[in-house]
Amino acid sequence: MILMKDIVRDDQEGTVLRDYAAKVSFPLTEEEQQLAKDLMEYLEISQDEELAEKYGLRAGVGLAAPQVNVSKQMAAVLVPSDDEEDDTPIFKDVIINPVIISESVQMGALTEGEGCLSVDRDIAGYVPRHDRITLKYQDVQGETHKVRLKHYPAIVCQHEIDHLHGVLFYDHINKDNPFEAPEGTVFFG
Ligand SMILES: CC(C)(C)[C@H](NC(=O)Nc1cc(F)cc(F)c1)C(=O)N(CC(=O)NO)CC1CCCC1
Ligand SMILES: [Zn+2]
Repeated sequence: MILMKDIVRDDQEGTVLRDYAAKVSFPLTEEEQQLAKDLMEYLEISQDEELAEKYGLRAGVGLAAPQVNVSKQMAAVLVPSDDEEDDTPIFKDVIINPVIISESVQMGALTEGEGCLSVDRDIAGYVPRHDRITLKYQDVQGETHKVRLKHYPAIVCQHEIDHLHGVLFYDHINKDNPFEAPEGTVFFG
């Protein structure tokens, strides 16, 4: 089970957090299958208030393999439902070798800015991302998926794919004016 102590932080030396992760080949090894399970299990447990409290976990919507110091192109995403009538997650999958194959010109950003499980400090500023993307990825069975995402799920997937390229959210914040955003940016959250 992944705990906070297993999540590498950006101020630690000698981690793979800033590396470009390696593509994953199929079929997955036992170890890679276990990693995929562990990444998703972290998100599930962390989104359960009682369990998150019990294990001291920050509630997460995405967790990439490099964050547990494994430089492989794999990330779990669990965007919970925002509809109390239906608790089906908006997006839930382990995305392997993800590629954004198209993206909107229009940008989107969270009004509150972003944080990261691997960053222990608050860093203010807008993180402009594409508001809509078409994402191609393989699941743990090696099946290829092509999904169109917009707004929050699109933000989460771009944040996680960044991790696979050694990029952190604050790399995108405008140094001169952190609350600068491109013309037409959609703000939400
Ligand atoms: C950094 C942290 C604040 C822990 C953030 N959590 C989060 O957004 N919580 C959350 C949101 C919900 F909508 C429902 C819910 F159950 C919990 C997060 O997991 N990430 C993922 C991360 O760090 N991945 O590496 C940061 C988000 C910033 C924008 C996208 C992901
Ligand atoms: Zn992160």
